Amino acid sequence: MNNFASAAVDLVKVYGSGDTAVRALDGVTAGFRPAAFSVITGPSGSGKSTLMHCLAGLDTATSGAALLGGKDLTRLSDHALTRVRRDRVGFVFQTFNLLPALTAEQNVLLPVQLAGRRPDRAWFTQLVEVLGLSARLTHRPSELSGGQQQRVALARALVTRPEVVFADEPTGNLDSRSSADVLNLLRQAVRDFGQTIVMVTHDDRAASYADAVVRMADGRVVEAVAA
Ligand SMILES: Nc1ncnc2c1ncn2[C@@H]1O[C@H](COP(=O)(O)OP(=O)(O)OP(=O)(O)O)[C@@H](O)[C@H]1O
Repeated sequence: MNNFASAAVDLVKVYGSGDTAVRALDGVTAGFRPAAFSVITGPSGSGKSTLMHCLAGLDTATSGAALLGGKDLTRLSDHALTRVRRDRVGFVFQTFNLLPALTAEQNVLLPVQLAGRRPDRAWFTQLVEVLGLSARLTHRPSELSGGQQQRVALARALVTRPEVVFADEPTGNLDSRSSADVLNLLRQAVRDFGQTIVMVTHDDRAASYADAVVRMADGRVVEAVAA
């Protein structure tokens, strides 16, 4: 599993205890290749988001390993996990999660600022051009369409060149045209920048953009296909 950018090894996640315990992940083993666009798919409640959250250091597992660049996140302290989330991964969510008081530019640069780093202006300019945001940088989220807001969120996820971008239903709140737009941009980030992307979706159309698909049901992997 060491040559994967991100991987789960016999990962188990149990929520609650006793009679009400839910086994959200029931021994999941799956690997996600570097510089590839991978999708985790499956019906509602199958454990997709739980798997992604464990892989991204947003949630802790009950047992098993969640590897990022070959290192097991389940062995890290809370403090170390916070650093992993800040420095090594990027996130895109269904609800965009932009800060309403900040402009598009300030939102994109926020992770760089939080990490106390100096922005790489050439990379920033390239990103906003590729994502079609150059003319929108001074706008606040409320002045942008859903598709534009998600492109800002994507730029924010890519700006630190993270090892893995994790996207949770990034097209869930978008119309079909904006969805296709965002999916094409995710593909482009993989192709042109060598970005590794792991996306959760229950939408088969979204899954068709991927290089590899892991299908889940009842907390288990039922199919793993590489294109
Ligand atoms: N915080 C929690 N506490 C208790 N149970 C939870 C919690 N989070 C998720 N679950 C349960 O774990 C199982 C897997 O949930 P998960 O959200 O990972 O599924 P999913 O495939 O992402 O679903 P969806 O497509 O609806 O988002 C479900 O039965 C869910 O109810």
